[in-house]
Order: sequence, then C-alpha cells, then structure tokens
Amino acid sequence: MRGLVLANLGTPAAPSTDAVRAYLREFLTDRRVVQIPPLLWKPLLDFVILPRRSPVVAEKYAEIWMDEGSPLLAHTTRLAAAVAARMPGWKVLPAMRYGQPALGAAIEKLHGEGIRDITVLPLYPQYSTTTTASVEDVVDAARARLPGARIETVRDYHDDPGWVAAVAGSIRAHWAAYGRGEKLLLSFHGIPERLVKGGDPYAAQCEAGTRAIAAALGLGREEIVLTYQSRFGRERWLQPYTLATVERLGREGVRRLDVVCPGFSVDCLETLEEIAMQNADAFRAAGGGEFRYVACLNDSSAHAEALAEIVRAGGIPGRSVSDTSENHA
Ligand SMILES: C=CC1=C(C)c2cc3[nH]c(cc4nc(cc5[nH]c(cc1n2)c(C)c5CCC(=O)O)C(CCC(=O)O)=C4C)c(C)c3C=C
Ligand SMILES: [Fe+2]
Ligand SMILES: [Fe+2]
Repeated sequence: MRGLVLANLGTPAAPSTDAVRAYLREFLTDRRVVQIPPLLWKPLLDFVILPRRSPVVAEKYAEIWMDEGSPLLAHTTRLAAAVAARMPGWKVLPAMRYGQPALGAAIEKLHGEGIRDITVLPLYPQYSTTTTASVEDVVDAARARLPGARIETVRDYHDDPGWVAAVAGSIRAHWAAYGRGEKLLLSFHGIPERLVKGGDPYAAQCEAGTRAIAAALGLGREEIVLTYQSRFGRERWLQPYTLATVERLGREGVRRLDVVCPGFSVDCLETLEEIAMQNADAFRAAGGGEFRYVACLNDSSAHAEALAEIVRAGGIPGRSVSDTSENHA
C-alpha cells in the first residue's frame, strides 16, 4: 500500500465570525504568507485586521456554504475519493494546510497504518513560496518526526499535458453549453509583486499555463486576458488586477465574458464569491453584458485522472522532490 495526501489551503470550520477568526489567524501568522516581522504584525493582526475582517468574511462564507460544509473542503474531499477510485493500491486522504483535516495528522495517519511511501500533492497547479513551500514546511517536519517514511512532494503541475487538457476541456464544455464569449479571462490568485522579483516562479508558471491552455483551445493572444485576483493588504501585487480588468472590459462594452480560474483546483470563496458574485456584479455595473464563470475542475473525472497520472508517474519529471529543503527561501 502507498499513500497519497491531497493538500489544499484550508478553510474555516463554520461560516461564523469565531471560526473565520481562528482560520485567518493560523493562515496569516504563517511567515510564508505574510513576511512582516511578528512584533509588528501580531498586534496589527489581533487588534485591527482580525476584528474587522472576520465578521465581513464570515458573511461571505455564509453565502456559499454547502450542506456538506465549506465548498473548498467538500470539493477537496470528493476529489480525493475520485482520485482514490483510480488508484488501486493507494490510500488517498484529503488534507488542509490550515485548519482541519490537518496535513501533518494525515501524513501521520498513513504512517500509523504502516504506509512508508507517501506522496503529498499540493492542490496548487503553480508553485509559489506562499503556498506550495508552506506545504513543504509541514512535510519536512513530518519527515523529521516519522522515521523510515519516504515522503515526496509534487512541486507543481502548471504545464502538465493532462491537467492542461482537463482545463481546456472544461472550457470547451462551457462553450458547448452556453456558446462562446467574446473573450476568455483567466484569473489567478495574486501574490505580492515583491516575491516574484525575489525569485518566486509563480507568475512565470501562470503565464506558461495560460499559453498552454490558449494553445490547446486554439485561441490567439487578443482573445485571452490573464489577471490576478484577491489582493490582500496595501502592497503592490501582481498585475493586472482582475477587478480593474473586468470593469474595463465592461466599460468597453464586452457583451459576453468567459471567466476561468486555473490556479484554483476546486471552487472556494475566491471563485464562488469573489469572482462569480463580486466581479460579475462589477462587470455588469460598468456596462458589461453576461459574465459567465467556468467552474473549477473540482471532482471531474478529467481532473481526477490528470492528478492520478501525475502521481503514478512520480510527479512531473525533474520536479518531484523527495528532499524539499532546497526550495526553502
Ligand atoms: C498575504 C496574503 C495572501 C497570499 C500571499 C495568498 C496567496 C494565495 N492564496 C491562494 C489560494 C486561496 N486563498 C484563499 C483565501 C484567502 N487568501 C488570503 C490571503 C492570501 N493568499 C486570505 C486572507 C484568504 C481568506 C479569505 C479572505 O479573508 O479574503 C482561498 C479560499 C479559501 C476558502 O476557504 O474558500 C484559496 C483557495 C493561492 C493559490 C495563493 C498563492 C498563489
Ligand atoms: Fe489566498
Ligand atoms: Fe478574496
């Protein structure tokens, strides 16, 4: 038996202010995510950001909450089941970097069942020091605690042919169902520009993935737009921003805009609320027509098959790392 952990970001346990505060505190005290010195950051976080943000964000979660709970966790759990169904001989667990089910505990659970060969697949197609490297931190700590465990992490799969085909296929299916929009906007989660200048390969991978998806769809440069969403804080993040771009496209009178979020493996707050609600409203308010959101790959068979193949192949050649220390910034 071998083990596979599908590691996603994390999400609150409930759409309540308390649960959101606990989640945001864990997430935003990770120095991979926010690099402000703790002596400055902790008081700002505890006395300004968390009290202000938690109730507002809790209301947003309430709008998208499912019977099964948080969309991010529900879709990740279903995706793990879909991948497991394609991987006999493997035990597959969903896990979260922040909150529950905790990543470190999932690795320990597999180890406790006698499984020594464990692959951790961060559900981030593009590598970033803010996300993937933080998963690697937890894997490094688990490796040190668990003698005899051979734990590998898949670094990224931003241009994996199976994944690119799955994303392109989801866009083609959307076109078949609703007709084709005038433009296809690909919106990725942003990160501070400073990190990219310091060597984070994230933006280059978003660009390369966008080119691969456009090529698979036979789209030219003028038909696609790459943007970055979800800016947090005052610093300059990767440009162009999604919100400013959809407002511009609305002003320019775009009648039908297709929007896809290939940096998100499953639907979550950032896609269902920020993109499909907030950005859709902003597009129409600026004078745009139909804003048509293309769902994430979620637990689709094309997605499960692409991920299973990446893991079976031992990761993307040259990018699957058994010792992740070299990646640490
Ligand atoms: C400094 C702050 C943040 C960085 C850097 C960042 C990078 C980053 N995040 C994702 C994926 C997701 N982020 C999600 C929510 C979210 N992200 C931040 C901040 C940063 N993200 C916050 C504060 C939040 C919580 C919501 C809010 O308060 O606005 C989610 C959704 C979680 C859910 O429960 O649905 C995802 C997914 C990536 C891929 C990334 C860098 C590449
Ligand atoms: Fe985020
Ligand atoms: Fe957001």
